[in-house]
Amino acid sequence: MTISRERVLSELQQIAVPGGGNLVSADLVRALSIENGTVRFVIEAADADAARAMAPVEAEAERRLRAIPGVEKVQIVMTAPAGPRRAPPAGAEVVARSGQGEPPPSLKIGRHPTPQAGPAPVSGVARILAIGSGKGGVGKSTLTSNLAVALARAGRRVGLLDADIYGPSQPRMLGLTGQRPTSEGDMIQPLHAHGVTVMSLGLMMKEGEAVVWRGPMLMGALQQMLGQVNWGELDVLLVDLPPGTGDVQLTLCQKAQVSGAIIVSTPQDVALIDARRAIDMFNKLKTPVLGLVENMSTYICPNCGHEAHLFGHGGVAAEAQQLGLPFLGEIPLNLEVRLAGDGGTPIAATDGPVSDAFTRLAQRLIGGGMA
Ligand SMILES: Nc1ncnc2c1ncn2[C@@H]1O[C@H](COP(=O)(O)OP(=O)(O)OP(=O)(O)O)[C@@H](O)[C@H]1O
Repeated sequence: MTISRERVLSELQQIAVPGGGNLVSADLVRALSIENGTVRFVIEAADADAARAMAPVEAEAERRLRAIPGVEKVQIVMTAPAGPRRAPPAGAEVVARSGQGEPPPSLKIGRHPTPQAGPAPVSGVARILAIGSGKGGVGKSTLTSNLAVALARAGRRVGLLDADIYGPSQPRMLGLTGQRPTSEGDMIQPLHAHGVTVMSLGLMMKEGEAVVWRGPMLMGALQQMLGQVNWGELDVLLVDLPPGTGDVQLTLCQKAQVSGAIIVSTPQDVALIDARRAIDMFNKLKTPVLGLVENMSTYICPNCGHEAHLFGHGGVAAEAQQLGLPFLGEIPLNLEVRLAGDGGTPIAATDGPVSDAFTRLAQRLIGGGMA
């Protein structure tokens, strides 16, 4: 079902904001995107206090948007740009509101970034692989969790850092919703699921809840996730990046020794155009692009076995060839992939043809010395 932008805006126009007017007339809505039943946008508040005062507005927006037919998910991110005179104490800027009324763990997530000369290794971690996409919704998080599980099943010691801070979905996909990491001294103890060591900013907040942050705090949080988490000894750490080419990608590649990036795309032209942008960015950041993966490649009808190419097929392989990059593999479009992800057990943890596709991808990376 198509959700119109006008309908979304008309709902947001009904919501009064402190200081007068509504969300739209007060020009507080940024980066509105509507994709596959997911409505996302940023509320740009004047500062952290104003953002906190907006909590009821955010709740009302979520309630109204969820009531629109076809809307499955609403993601609202509240930003409070840095003001020169309003800098709060370090660690206070990211407001991670925990669920069920418990206080959030006192991990001081969201401190200012610490000055650092260049990319540093992460203690105990042999390789870092960034999983990126040019566009949201192409299945980057799905691929990351399944690849992590497939690598773990192949005997590798695997970590997964969910850096998709605008929509951290790994806790749900890995069945960790509601669990909290703990702290030991200065260090954060990550969680474990399906043989994978996991840390996500999403573990610090209630699912679907917005965080208040600003650029530097976000970078500080990412640095902490890399340097202050007890990852243990890992053969490979997969980093699930937000879609696009922003601060998180920049920070990761500048602060950590990233071995390489894997780009996920669907075969559609529009996704491929965005994938090219992501590749350009990694090239500029001097992070080697290890290859491309095609997700939602073929659709095999579960009833009759007929194979259909809903989004085209082979576009990513052709693109890889044109760019002189390895084509690492293709993952079929399969309802079980989504159901498994929503249920907290990635399909790669089970046995079957789709799981085999992830196993092949894992073997390819292991064989190439990439994981
Ligand atoms: N191969 C697949 N077959 C069926 N459904 C899929 C497949 N890959 C992903 N999906 C579903 O598509 C939706 C988007 O996937 P996912 O959240 O992994 O994308 P993403 O690129 O990480 O998006 P975002 O960056 O916006 O978080 C999810 O509902 C997921 O379950």
